[in-house]
Amino acid sequence: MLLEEMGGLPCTSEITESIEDVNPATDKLYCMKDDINKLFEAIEIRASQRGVSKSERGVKDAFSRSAMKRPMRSSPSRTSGFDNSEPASLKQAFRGLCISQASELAAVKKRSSKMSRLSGVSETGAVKSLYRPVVVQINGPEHTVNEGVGNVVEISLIPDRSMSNTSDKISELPTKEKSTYAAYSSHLSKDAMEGGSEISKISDGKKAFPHSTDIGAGYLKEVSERKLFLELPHSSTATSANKVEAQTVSTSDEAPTPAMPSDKEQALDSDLVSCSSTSIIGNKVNRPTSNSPSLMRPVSRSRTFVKKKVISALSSSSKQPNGGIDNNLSCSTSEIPCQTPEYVLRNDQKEEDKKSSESCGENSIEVTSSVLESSVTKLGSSSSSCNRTRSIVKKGDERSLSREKGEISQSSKSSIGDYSSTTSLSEESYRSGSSRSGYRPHMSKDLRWEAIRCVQKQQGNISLKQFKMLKKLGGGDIGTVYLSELMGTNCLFAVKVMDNDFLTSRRKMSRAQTEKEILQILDHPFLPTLYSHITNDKYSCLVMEYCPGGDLHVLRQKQANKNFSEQAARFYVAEVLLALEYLHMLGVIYRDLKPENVLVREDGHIMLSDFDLSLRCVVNPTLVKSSTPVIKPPKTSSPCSESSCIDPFCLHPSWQVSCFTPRFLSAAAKTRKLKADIAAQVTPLPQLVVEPTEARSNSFVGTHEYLAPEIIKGEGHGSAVDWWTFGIFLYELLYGRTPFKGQGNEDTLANVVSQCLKFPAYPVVSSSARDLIRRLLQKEPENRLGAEKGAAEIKQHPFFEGLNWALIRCETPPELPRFCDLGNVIPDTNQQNKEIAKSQKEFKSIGENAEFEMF
Ligand SMILES: Nc1ncnc2c1ncn2[C@@H]1O[C@H](COP(=O)(O)OP(=O)(O)OP(=O)(O)O)[C@@H](O)[C@H]1O
Repeated sequence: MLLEEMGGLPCTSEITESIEDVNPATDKLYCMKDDINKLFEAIEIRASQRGVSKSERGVKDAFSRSAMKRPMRSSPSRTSGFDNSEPASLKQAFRGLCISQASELAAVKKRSSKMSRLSGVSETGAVKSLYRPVVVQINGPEHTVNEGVGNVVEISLIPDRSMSNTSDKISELPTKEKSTYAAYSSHLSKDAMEGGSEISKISDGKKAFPHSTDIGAGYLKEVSERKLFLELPHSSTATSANKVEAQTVSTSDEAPTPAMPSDKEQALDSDLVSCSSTSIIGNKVNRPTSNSPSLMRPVSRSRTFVKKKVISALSSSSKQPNGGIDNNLSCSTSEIPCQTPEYVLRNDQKEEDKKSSESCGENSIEVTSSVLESSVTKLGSSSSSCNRTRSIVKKGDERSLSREKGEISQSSKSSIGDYSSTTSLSEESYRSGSSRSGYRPHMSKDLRWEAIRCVQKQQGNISLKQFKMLKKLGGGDIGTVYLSELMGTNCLFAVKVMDNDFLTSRRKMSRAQTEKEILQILDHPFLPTLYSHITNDKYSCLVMEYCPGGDLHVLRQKQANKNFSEQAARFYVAEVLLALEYLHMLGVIYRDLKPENVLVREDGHIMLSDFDLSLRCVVNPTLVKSSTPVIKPPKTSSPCSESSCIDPFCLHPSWQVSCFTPRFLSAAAKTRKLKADIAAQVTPLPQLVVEPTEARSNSFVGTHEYLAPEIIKGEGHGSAVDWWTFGIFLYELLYGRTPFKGQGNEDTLANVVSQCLKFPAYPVVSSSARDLIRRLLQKEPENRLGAEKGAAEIKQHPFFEGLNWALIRCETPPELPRFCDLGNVIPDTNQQNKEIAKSQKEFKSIGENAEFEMF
């Protein structure tokens, strides 16, 4: 049967000048840059210069620090503007805020250069559509500041689509007392594991889920409803610094009002109180036998995934509205997704838009031959992309034999899902994260969207019947994933099928719900795109982006000595770091990082998958100045320290570049020294802190070898657990094994808590890599790199020196997937043939009445 197999601080986004993060030579970003400039020009700033005493300054500093954690709403009276003596700093801060968006847009533009002229949406427009900033002063006139004191600015960004007025479903979650490691051990001995999703708790003690229908347009949009605090760096010219609150007001239309969860869904969710169990013996889980249909019976897999889950949380479900289609992304008259022109388009945009806004039914699409011709031409690249993927599948078929013969990596790592307590979740925090059809900027030109829309228009709706199952990719704890082709389009998808009865009986419905809700809000190149979701009484199906390159666990096994080179490891962990940073910005703590969950795309870049163990929580984006500038005292030994220095190029006394002392440094060393000198002298830029600082959970979730000590000890954990797992992940990629693995799971857990970190002598790993691992694998979360300022802290580590974060997705990956990873697409035995045939039959039966929801 089908389901048998299923089984502190704030983070920062570094605010940097676009010069640093964006290559000026890359004209693709100029649009973006100009647009951001315009954005800041739109911020009206009004002078309000006031003095503050020294003692007040101290208070102010402390206040500013606290502002790192949560926004302050200090003034009832807000004005529409304020004066800022340092507009550049504010601009820099916003630039940093936008940098991921800029990166995505740059890559989108690159990827779709041939298509871009067909699109009516420019990057500039995309940015403009996100925000219209309004800066509001929140300080009362009694607040006075002295010269030189950092300005603190609170900024609220409201997305272009106003927040949904949906009445989110809210439920109470009982708080479970902290468990101890000893308690966990005894718990383990019972072999009782329960599945379920963790529900976050909003500050008033309730938990909420996003139900609005507007999918976020990237993290900017996601964080846009939250307050930002800016502490503007002081400058010598600044004479005042007022605490102000700036509010960015949206301009665009409102998001559609989402439907409330159906009674059935509510009933399902109400069943999620008690727990199911999955026993763990060593590294293996004895999965309970499901009563679900045989669709998900075990088939050969490339590796073993064993997960144990414990749940003590309620979940509320959300119902997505039936697929309203984003007109902007509706089937373009000038674009046909695939070469096979089974769906004919009419070159009438207005009519199509009109139809898009209506029901999805009865669309008969026509296109003139000339349009079709040009469309096919323009879609050459995309078609080839589709076809390439298909050829990949065929290659995989051919090579599957070798895989079946033993080139199969076995991962002994199993994820644990023991949900025992909650964290904070703002009701508002997910309103902007809900879906709107295809409104995902970085994938807006993706042909799979077009394919789905075209089929929907042609057929009236999309059902699973329109997907042809090609192979079973694997089964997880809550569902089975199939590689499927949307028939007639050459477009491949990964369809995750979950049996509702199974989920309910195993108390895993809320985990599925969590995964769906997180997938819905994602819009990032290193995270999966969710194209559609089936709402059916019997099945829940997620139609996701397909990743043909296998996962990093399999890829690592194929490396010489089963470990990656340092350069390759750096690439993969850097992309994972960006994905984690983005997730944190959305208020998602991932909690299950491991090579098995890092998939490799066709282009060799990564995709982080599997979100059913993730924690959703509150995140309060905060812009803070990182620290006061450090002014080095002039070196007495340096000739430049002398006021008598007459060298016109000597920047005495601030710059520690000697004008007389000969330095025999390499060019690179000189550059490094210059950078270091400048960094020491220049006022630090503010940093965007966007990490769920208030999040605390006592849930026991993760994978044994990757569990952070605070999770094992039951001390409560927050976003720092992702930096611990990040350290383990880097270690494993470099050394080919995890650092604390013991004989069994309990040994492993004990090692994690008490054993010192050791590095093997072989392979030889650079000191910077070891230093980074050491800083990440601090047992105390507060000492851990990233715990205070999140991903930005980690990005600045020397291990990543020279990495262009903004353009990493344009870099050449260490290697392209070897498509034998696809494995058993074509079975090489009669038995497998039968299994595939049966799976296809079952897959078909699932789709009989299943209707898709568009996102
Ligand atoms: N988008 C995708 N493209 C390619 N393969 C995928 C995709 N999503 C999942 N898979 C593969 O399908 C298999 C099952 O994935 P799934 O996420 O359901 O299970 P899992 O990783 O064990 O997690 P969980 O048990 O928590 O659901 C895994 O082997 C995974 O690599």
